[in-house]
Amino acid sequence: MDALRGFVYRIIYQNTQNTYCVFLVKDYNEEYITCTGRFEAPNEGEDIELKGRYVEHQKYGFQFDASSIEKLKPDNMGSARLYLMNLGIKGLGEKSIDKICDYFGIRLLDVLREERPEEIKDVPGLRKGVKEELYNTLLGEGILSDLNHFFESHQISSKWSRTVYTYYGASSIDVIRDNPYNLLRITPDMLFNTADTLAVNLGIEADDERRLEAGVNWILGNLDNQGHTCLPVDELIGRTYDLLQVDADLIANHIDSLISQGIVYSTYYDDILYVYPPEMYVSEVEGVHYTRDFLIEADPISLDIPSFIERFEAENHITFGPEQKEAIELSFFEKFSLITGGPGTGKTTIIKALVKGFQLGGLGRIILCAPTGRAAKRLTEATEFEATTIHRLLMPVAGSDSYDFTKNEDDPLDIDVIIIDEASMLNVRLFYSLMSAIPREAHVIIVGDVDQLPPIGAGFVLKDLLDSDMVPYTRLQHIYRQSSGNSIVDSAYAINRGEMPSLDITSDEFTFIPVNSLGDMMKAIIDVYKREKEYVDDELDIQIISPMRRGKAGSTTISQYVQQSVNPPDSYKGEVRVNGITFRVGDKVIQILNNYELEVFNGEIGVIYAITKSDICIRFIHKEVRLSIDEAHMIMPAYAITVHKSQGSEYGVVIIPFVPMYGGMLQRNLLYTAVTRAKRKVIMIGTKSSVERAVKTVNGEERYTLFKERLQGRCDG
Ligand SMILES: Nc1ncnc2c1ncn2[C@@H]1O[C@H](COP(=O)(O)OP(=O)(O)OP(=O)(O)O)[C@@H](O)[C@H]1O
Repeated sequence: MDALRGFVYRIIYQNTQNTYCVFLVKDYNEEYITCTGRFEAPNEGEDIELKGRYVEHQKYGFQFDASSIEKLKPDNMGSARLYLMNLGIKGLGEKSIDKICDYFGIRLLDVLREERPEEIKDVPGLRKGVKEELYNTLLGEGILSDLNHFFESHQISSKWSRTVYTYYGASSIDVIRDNPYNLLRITPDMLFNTADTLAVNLGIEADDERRLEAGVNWILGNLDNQGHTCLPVDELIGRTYDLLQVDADLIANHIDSLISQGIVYSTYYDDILYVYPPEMYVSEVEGVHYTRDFLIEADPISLDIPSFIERFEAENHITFGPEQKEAIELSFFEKFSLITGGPGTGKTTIIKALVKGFQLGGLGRIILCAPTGRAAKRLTEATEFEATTIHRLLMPVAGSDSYDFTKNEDDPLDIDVIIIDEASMLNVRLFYSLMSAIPREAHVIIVGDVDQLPPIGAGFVLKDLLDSDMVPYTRLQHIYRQSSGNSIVDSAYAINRGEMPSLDITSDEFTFIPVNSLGDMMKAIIDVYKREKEYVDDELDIQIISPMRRGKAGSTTISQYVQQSVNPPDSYKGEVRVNGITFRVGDKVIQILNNYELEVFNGEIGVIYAITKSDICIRFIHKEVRLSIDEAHMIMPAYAITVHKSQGSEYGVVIIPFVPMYGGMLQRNLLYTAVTRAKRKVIMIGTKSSVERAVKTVNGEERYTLFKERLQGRCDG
């Protein structure tokens, strides 16, 4: 390992999220060296020592790749002044620094070097607030530097230091030494193995209680990503065993003890014990409680329903079918009801009628909502009634857990009726949050297509509500949308029945382009995208939807190809490269994390209209935002997105690559979801055998949840 000492001449790039930074160091030979590292960027002007190695970067040439950084304490009065200035304390300007230097003289170097921040308190003439902040900062700098050493001495990146210090303050090292697995709680992107390696280094035994608890919590903590709210205890023991490799009986005993201490929750059903992380248990149990509270007839509304239906039919030149009428009537009669059906069965038309009907019936405080911005926009257009996203409706508490909302039982929504569309996307936690914010007097109408992909996150609320047979529902089966031979709707229903759509007949609505190689696929995608772009007013109306994100045929790679071809670099277009991804003016991008401050949420798609030195300016459907370059990790190029990300959104034209590389992702409900995203045209590019495989593959993935059983009263809680 090499070492490099010098002072930080300039910060070239810093990313606050994953603490990657690039900076220029002037070493003691007066040479400038570009340095990179995965830690918090130092301040310009600071003396530092880096450990790492010199590397030759393909594009940028000679660089120092640092694995650790240590801020050197000042060794002369000039650097001491700079050091104090760089602390960035408000009110600590030249004059205050003069006072500090006058008071300590040369002794200041010892105070800073030997980390004796308490002496700062003796400096006369400094404002109390400044003194306190300086004291705390110097104390923090000392602890941070100790933490850096601590981590590095155990071969762990010091990039975690700041988070640990923010969390545990002065006792950081003691807390981590006492239980290194605490790191997993506060640094969500740390892997179990990292904390485990530290634990081994610190002499913690394999069967130590702290390790057992961390292992069980780790398995339970990952359930949400896998769609489960709970695990049967044997499955939990098995998975924990695979992770920890210790005696299974020991794990079983430990799980018992965690349950009895109330650290994890459990429920018996059918002689099997299911174990839950607490937040999942609460969401499932309370989600069911709220639902039960609504399972009663509603007070009659002052509306002559049959004559209202007749009037609506006449005004809209349609005749509702019997099941559609039943859905409308149920929505008025019941407090909680459900409507499910495939594309074109009239769900949106019914919503439009319900809005009118409730308004005429005197229940005017109506909310239409959907899980995604695009779905809300489509609903607004189709019903001529403003719809919103569930997130905007519930108002997330900034900076907290993604299911922590301002609206809840204590501060409920001020509404008479709520209609929730695209409800296949509701996971247990979102459903619970939503139900807790709905006042008991309101009508709740849930609308969705249960054959779509299950939601991201735990549970499958729409399916469980239906399968429980406890909730009044209507299943719409008749298709009203005009269909001709090879249409989107016909293909979608064929896929859903497990039959092949007709791939040989090309129509305006549905085309299949066979390809034999990945190269052919990319070429065809680009040709089709360019061609279709000519026919739409808004490029957001064309979407490439791929079964997966990673890999040579994944949405990330496809996006890069399409970007190169349809939006190549040009001297007049601003662009910026962040973490290896190029963003260029004109690019289509998708938000991949919730940004509470700017109120742009996961899954929203927009177009970059300007890039400045510090910002990326994006036009989303509902608003324009300036995202700082530091926040660029919150967006991704979106020429292609995954089917999962496309849930709940519709597009005029959908291009679906479908090749053998997608392997296990070639599933029926995934293809059905992709095809049903299209309003006017589907263009599939791939191989027939891939379509065949998907049509035949019913996703057997079981989601562990007892939502349905609880609703049926078949298990406690
Ligand atoms: N009873 C009916 N008679 C005639 N046309 C109807 C009837 N119900 C709906 N439609 C028409 O069928 C088409 C599809 O209806 P709608 O958009 O409401 O269905 P949907 O279930 O919301 O479908 P998707 O989810 O695909 O949008 C629309 O053009 C609508 O006007």
